[in-house]
Amino acid sequence: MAEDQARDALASAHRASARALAESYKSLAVIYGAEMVPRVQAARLLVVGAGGVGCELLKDLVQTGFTCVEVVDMDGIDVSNLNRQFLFRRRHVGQPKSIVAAEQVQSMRPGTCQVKGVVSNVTDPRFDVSFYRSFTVVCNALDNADARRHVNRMCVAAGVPLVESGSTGYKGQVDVVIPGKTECYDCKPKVPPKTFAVCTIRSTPDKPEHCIVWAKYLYSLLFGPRDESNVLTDIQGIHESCSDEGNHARHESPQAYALHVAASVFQRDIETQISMEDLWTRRAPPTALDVKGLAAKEEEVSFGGSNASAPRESVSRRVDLSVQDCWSTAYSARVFLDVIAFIKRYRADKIGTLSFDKDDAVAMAFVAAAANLRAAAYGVELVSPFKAKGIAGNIVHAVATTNAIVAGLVVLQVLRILSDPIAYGQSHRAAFVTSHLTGAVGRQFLINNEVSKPPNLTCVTCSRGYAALKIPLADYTLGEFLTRVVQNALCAKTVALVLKNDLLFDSDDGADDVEKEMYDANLKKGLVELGFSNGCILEVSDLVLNRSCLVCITDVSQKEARAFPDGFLLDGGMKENVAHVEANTLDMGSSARKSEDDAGLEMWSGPTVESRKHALDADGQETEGPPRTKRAKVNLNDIIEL
Ligand SMILES: Nc1ncnc2c1ncn2[C@@H]1O[C@H](COP(=O)(O)OP(=O)(O)OP(=O)(O)O)[C@@H](O)[C@H]1O
Ligand SMILES: [Zn+2]
Repeated sequence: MAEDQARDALASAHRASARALAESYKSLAVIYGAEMVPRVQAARLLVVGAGGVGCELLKDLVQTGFTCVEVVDMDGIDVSNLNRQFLFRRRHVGQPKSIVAAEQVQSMRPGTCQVKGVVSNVTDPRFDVSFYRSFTVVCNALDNADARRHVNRMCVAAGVPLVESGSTGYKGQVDVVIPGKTECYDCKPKVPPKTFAVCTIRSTPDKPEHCIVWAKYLYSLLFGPRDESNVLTDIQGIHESCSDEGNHARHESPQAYALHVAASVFQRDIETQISMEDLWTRRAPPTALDVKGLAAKEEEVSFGGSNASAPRESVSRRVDLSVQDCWSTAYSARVFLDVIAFIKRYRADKIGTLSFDKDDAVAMAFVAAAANLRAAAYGVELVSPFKAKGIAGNIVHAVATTNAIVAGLVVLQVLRILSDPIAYGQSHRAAFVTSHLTGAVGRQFLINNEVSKPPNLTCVTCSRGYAALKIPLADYTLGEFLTRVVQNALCAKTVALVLKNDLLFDSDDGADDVEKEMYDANLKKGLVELGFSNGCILEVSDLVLNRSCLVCITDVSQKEARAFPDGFLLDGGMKENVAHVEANTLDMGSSARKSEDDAGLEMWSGPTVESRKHALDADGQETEGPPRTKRAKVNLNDIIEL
């Protein structure tokens, strides 16, 4: 009985969802034209990343009427994801993001769409060129440059359009890579990370950031590996505090050691700085601090948190790093002394190897306290530990609304690609979500766009030839491979073959006897023995004709290979080399938050002057030139310009 009811409920949900889908196709036809409906229905989409942007995107795609979506994510759901990744609930914590996200969006349209979740790192070789070629469009919703660069290269190799996206706080960006037609991810320059002058950090801080950078240096100096380039190595007496040899501090109690450090950095060093009169002609000199006296006003503290591996000290009050109020100078002094004593007592075996980790409550307590004391000495604004963590970890807190806007823009880009991929390759626009209105007064917008450039000829990704090769690896020696695939099929005669950074063969005359012997030996070895595997990429360079190619290899069975006239199937070829530039380590920002550990720190760019010329009003109409009248059917070019 209950089973029947459940079945009825499911059938009715299917009917309702099919009706809703039909409705959404009706809207799609009205908005984008009837010809778009079959394209949306037939499209196969790959979404990489099921985090902040990914969750929004999957929901949007299914609600737009896409029926076939695959999502790859390597991570599990963390409780900290729940505030912005709305497909996840508390009961899902610990489960794989891709599987839960796929189930959740599939249940929004039961029986009408196929959403498949795959738990894996996208760089896994099983996602080879043929895998990418099986999709109409790939959408990145990632949070790191390495994965973005990898997917970008695979899409360029496979010739599949890629929609790239990212968000950082209130800023967002959505871009499109149409291989061979537009710039790819590697074509664009990297935004250099923020840097500070050494003398500002060492002697004249005037912002909380300067004090926090200083505190991180102090942490490394006291507890990290010896590093002569640390800007604080010249603090008088600090070497006795942190060095192992001839160090009387070793015999001190942890508390005495902490007082020793505090006196070095907040008293003697500041007195030395004050004595450099030239520094203070145009700014107020700092004031030395009596850290011991300040700390005496507060009761002892202890340290908890996920990474505080050592036992907690008994009596004391636990340090709370999530507070949004600033610690007083006295409390900072207390924390500073107690955290040093804590590390000295409970992490003694790690001293000399530690590196700052924003997620380590002990390290973060040290930096927050030290930075506040430094700020107090120099008359700089104090910051809360919460804010200090954001600055120290270079964290930009995620904004769910930005993710939602970015995901919506990704869908619009996908629709534009489906509408006319060739024309789109010539006129595509990147979309930027800005944190504040930009443009001239009266023409200010939060979402701007910029026409994309053609591929950069010196880009290490765009300037290469690509080929997909299906071959039974076990059947070939390198010699047979060289003759049949490289020389006959790719027409490359004088070649160098590089696999995973290993030069396997080089027919250049310049090789010495030992190298020649190794190359001859390699020619007799089987491909598998030499490290070829399914999904590997071989770099082939023709040294005489100055051409090169990345061969993306799929290992096939002998049975499958018999169907190919040559015993293997090669698709693609060599391309003339242009001087390569190093791959740019550009990052677009996380869909959630960015940490300093990631390769890039900033969004790759904001809209330029050119894009502002194309800024649009809220109705999606360009504001440069004469105003356009509204049309009944909306042009997709205008939609993406919204
Ligand atoms: N190489 C990769 N392969 C597969 N998935 C990846 C890869 N790199 C990143 N991801 C996924 O991309 C998603 C990015 O989402 P988001 O930026 O919201 O980060 P998050 O990890 O969910 O949040 P937070 O960083 O705050 O914990 C994550 O779910 C992450 O697991
Ligand atoms: Zn490129």
